[in-house]
Amino acid sequence: MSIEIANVGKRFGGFVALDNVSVSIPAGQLTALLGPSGGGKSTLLRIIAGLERADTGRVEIDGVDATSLPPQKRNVGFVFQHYAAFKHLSVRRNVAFGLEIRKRPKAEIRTRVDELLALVHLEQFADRLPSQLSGGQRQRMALARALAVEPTVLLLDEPFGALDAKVRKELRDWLRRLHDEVHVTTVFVTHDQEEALEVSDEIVVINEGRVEQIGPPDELYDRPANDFVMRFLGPVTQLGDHLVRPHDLQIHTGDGQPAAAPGRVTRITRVGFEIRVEVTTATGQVVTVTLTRNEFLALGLHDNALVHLTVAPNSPTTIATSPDHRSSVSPSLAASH
Ligand SMILES: Nc1ncnc2c1ncn2[C@@H]1O[C@H](COP(=O)(O)OP(=O)(O)OP(=O)(O)O)[C@@H](O)[C@H]1O
Repeated sequence: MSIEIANVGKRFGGFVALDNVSVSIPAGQLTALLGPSGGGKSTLLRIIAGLERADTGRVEIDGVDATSLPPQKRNVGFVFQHYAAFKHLSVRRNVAFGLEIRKRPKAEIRTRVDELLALVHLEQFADRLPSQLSGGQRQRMALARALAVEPTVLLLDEPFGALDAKVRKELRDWLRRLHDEVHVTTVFVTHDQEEALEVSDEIVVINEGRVEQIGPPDELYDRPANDFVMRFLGPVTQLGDHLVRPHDLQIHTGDGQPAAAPGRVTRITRVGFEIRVEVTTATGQVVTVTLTRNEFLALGLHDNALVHLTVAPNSPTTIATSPDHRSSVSPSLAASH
C-alpha cells in the first residue's frame, strides 16, 4: 500500500521538527528514513503511524486520507528500538496477541502463528518467555507480532539500534529477505548509512526537518544532490573546492598530468585492508586518498614523495560550501555509537 506525505509540518513549541515535508512511498517497497539524530525521522514515522498529529499537510495511506485517523484505524504495524513484549506470555502468545484481541478462531490463530514463527525462524522457541531470548530473537518476535494482524504498512523505528554490530548485520540481511517474501510496504528509521544503503529500495535523507534527497541507494551514492548527502553517505575529502570520496582520487607519481593537483605525501597510514595516504597540495590543502594495498605497492609511495592528484572519471563530487558542522562526525563513526 502506498503512502503519500504531502507538505507535512510539525512544531514542538517554537522548534520546527518537520518543515513542509513531501514524500511518496510506493507500495511494496522497503524505504529507509536516514539522517542524523534529531533530524525528524522518528517524528515523520510517528505521523505516518498516527501516534503524532501533523500541524499542516496530509498523510494518505493506500489512497485514503489518514491525516486524522487514529492509529488503530490505519492498519499499520510498528516495532520500536526497545520493544516491549508481554513478559509473562510465551513467544507464541506474544505473537498471537493481536489476533486474540480480534477474537479470531483458535485454529486460525494457531496456523497463522506457526507460519509467522517459521518466517522469523523462532519455531523452536515458541514456548519460551521473552526474557529467555537473545536481543536479536526478541526483535524477530516483535516483527512477527507486528506482522500477525496483516498490516498494510510496517513501520520500524531503529528496530536493531540497541543490538551489537554483528547481530544488527544479521538482522538487516534477514529483514531484506523477509521483505522479499512478504512484500509489505515497510518504512524504517535509521541513522546508519550503511544499513540504509544495504537494505533499502529507496532512501529518504532527512536533516533538520527537511528532505535533502530521495532515491535508490545507488543514485544517492553516485549522484548526491548536495554536500550534506555526499558527506552523510560516506567518507569525503576536499580537493580544491570539490568534495570527493577518498577512494575516487588517483595518485600519479610521474610528470605530465596537466589537470592534476601537485602535492607531497605527508602521511601514510595502514587501516586494515586499505592504505590511507595524506597528500598536502601546493596550496596547503590536506587531502586524504585511500588505496588498496596493491595500488599502494604499485605506486611505490613514501613520505615526502612528489605526486599529482586527479579525480577518477565519473566519480561523484559536489561543490563544498562552508564546512558543514552538521556532519563533521564521519557517518561511519557516528553509526558505530
Ligand atoms: N514530543 C516532543 N516534544 C518536544 N520536542 C520533540 C518531541 N519529539 C521530538 N522532538 C524534537 O524534534 C526533533 C526531531 O526529533 P526526532 O525524534 O523526529 O528525530 P530523529 O531524526 O528521529 O532523531 P533520533 O535518531 O535521535 O531519534 C528533535 O530535536 C526532538 O528533540
